[in-house]
Amino acid sequence: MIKVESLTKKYGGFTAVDDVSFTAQPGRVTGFLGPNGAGKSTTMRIMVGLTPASSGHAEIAGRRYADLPNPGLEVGVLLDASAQHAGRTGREILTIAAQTMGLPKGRVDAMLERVSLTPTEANRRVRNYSLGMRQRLGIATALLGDPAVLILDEPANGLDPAGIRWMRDLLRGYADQGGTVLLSSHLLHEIEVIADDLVVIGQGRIVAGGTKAELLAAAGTLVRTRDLPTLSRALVAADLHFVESTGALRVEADPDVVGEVALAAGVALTELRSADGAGLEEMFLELTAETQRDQKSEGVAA
Ligand SMILES: Nc1ncnc2c1ncn2[C@@H]1O[C@H](COP(=O)(O)OP(=O)(O)OP(=O)(O)O)[C@@H](O)[C@H]1O
Repeated sequence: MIKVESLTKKYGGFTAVDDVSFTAQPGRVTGFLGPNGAGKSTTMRIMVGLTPASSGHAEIAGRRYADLPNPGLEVGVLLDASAQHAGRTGREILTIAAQTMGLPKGRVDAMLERVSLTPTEANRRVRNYSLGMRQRLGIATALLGDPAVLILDEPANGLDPAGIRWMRDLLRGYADQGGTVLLSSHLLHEIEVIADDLVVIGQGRIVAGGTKAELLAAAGTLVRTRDLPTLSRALVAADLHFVESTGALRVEADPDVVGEVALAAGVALTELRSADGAGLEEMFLELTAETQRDQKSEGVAA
């Protein structure tokens, strides 16, 4: 389990992480989601003792990272796959990590196999690795000590579609066996398919959190009609919030409530359904809108 409590990080007058609190539970994949520069990497770096917090703290399995006697056996970390020593081979990097953790040599071969790096690739210098191969090596390093907790910063970066599927299956299996997985991404779709729980961060602050199912439900209802003005007026009169998106409205209410408002207003609907994944994306963009570099215009009423 990972517990983050009131974590704040200031760089001079700039607050990169602002009073962030959340937990990542065993047996679940927790997606840490936010646009570029939201504070995901900084939060993760603080968790594993690479950056000191200005205030607040993070615990892994009940202890601060710095207090873990052999951290690699408790928590596997992948923060920057390109930060490995470029002049060493993948096998050398794993062997040194295994020695540091006091693990048998056989563990290195097992992990190379686990991440599908061939013996030829394992003997190649890391400077000649593709980004995807570096990610695989980074995941092998994280898994080496068979830790109960994984902290992975954008682990799907550089992986091809088959690689993404492979990683998703690996992390799912890991969580299903009781592991705690925290992984970050700025891409909702990447996280949406694998995460059980979501923590959404924007401008250093947590803007939403909960199970994926809860957040999907909160994404509301998608409704379409040929008479948008009348429906919009009826929704405003019913005090329901909505956003217009590509000729439809996404309403912050259940489909049955929206259907009743439309019926009372005498509006014929052409579509009425839970907003699901597309709604979650809209919600993610809205929640983090202030930190998006490319904001799109939205017709928010009420
Ligand atoms: N050492 C530092 N000094 C000053 N500002 C920093 C430092 N490290 C990070 N920041 C700032 O803190 C903010 C959060 O950065 P962070 O790398 O945590 O974002 P992120 O959510 O991981 O983004 P991305 O998805 O782009 O990786 C950014 O505005 C960044 O410029």
